[in-house]
Amino acid sequence: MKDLIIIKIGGQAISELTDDFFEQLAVWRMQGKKILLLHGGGPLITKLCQQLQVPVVKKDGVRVTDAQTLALTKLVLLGQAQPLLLQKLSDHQLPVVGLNAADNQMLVGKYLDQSVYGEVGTVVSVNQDKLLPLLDSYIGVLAPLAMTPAGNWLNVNADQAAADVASLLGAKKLYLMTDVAGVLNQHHLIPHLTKLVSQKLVAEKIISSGMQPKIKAAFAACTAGVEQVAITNCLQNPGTIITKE
Ligand SMILES: Nc1ncnc2c1ncn2[C@@H]1O[C@H](COP(=O)(O)OP(=O)(O)O)[C@@H](O)[C@H]1O
Ligand SMILES: CC(=O)N[C@@H](CCC(=O)OP(=O)(O)O)C(=O)O
Repeated sequence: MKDLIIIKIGGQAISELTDDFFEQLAVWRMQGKKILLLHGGGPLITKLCQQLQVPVVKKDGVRVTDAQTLALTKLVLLGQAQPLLLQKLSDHQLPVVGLNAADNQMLVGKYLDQSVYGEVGTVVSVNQDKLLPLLDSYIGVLAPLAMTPAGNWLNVNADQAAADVASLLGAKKLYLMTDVAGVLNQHHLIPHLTKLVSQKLVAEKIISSGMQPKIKAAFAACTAGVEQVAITNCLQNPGTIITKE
């Protein structure tokens, strides 16, 4: 879908959004683009778990999620992170609609590997018939949670969710907005990143922690045909562009 732009906003990045961000969204809306935001909330989930003395376990940047962690994750994503982002967009006079997996089977998921990650999944289908007409009038804001056909909630890494949704909807552009200017090597921005180079940087531990699922998601979207995939902290700066070759 050539007019669809998907933007993932990391939990940290939500509280650091500047006027440029909202101005760019307004410009795209005036140009008739459809905009869908996928929000994170990782730092808030970790904070609540720590306050309640629930262990925080991550594997390659993905939260290992037991039933208790899943309950807290839903609480934070749907009760804190999403309302915060919706309020900021509304404050900038942008029309918004908050969405999650429980609305009309919006995001159907499957388990990633239950024996390793617990209640964690990926998105396998999107209710396009319900979603796309909404995006004619509103900026959609989706939480990174999916539901299995049997009705079990799944925690989905927000980068993965954004890449899955962008791939399934055939989006033209995917921006993974985070708290750093892009992928860095010794503090220098890497303007273009290929899969081969990224694998080398992961092996050398130059790419680590939360950047790992981001890179994986970015290449998956690129391979699935999303034309432009960027990791950045600002919609006006290209950051790191993900390239196939
Ligand atoms: N090579 C790298 N370049 C940039 N950031 C990196 C790199 N390796 C690890 N990181 C870490 O990844 C973080 C971004 O991932 P994450 O904290 O999960 O953000 P988000 O919440 O936006 O998804 C950066 O703040 C940085 O600490
Ligand atoms: C399975 C998994 O890792 N889910 C993530 C979902 C939120 C997220 O990805 O938020 P950020 O983008 O702010 O990191 C988590 O529980 O932290």
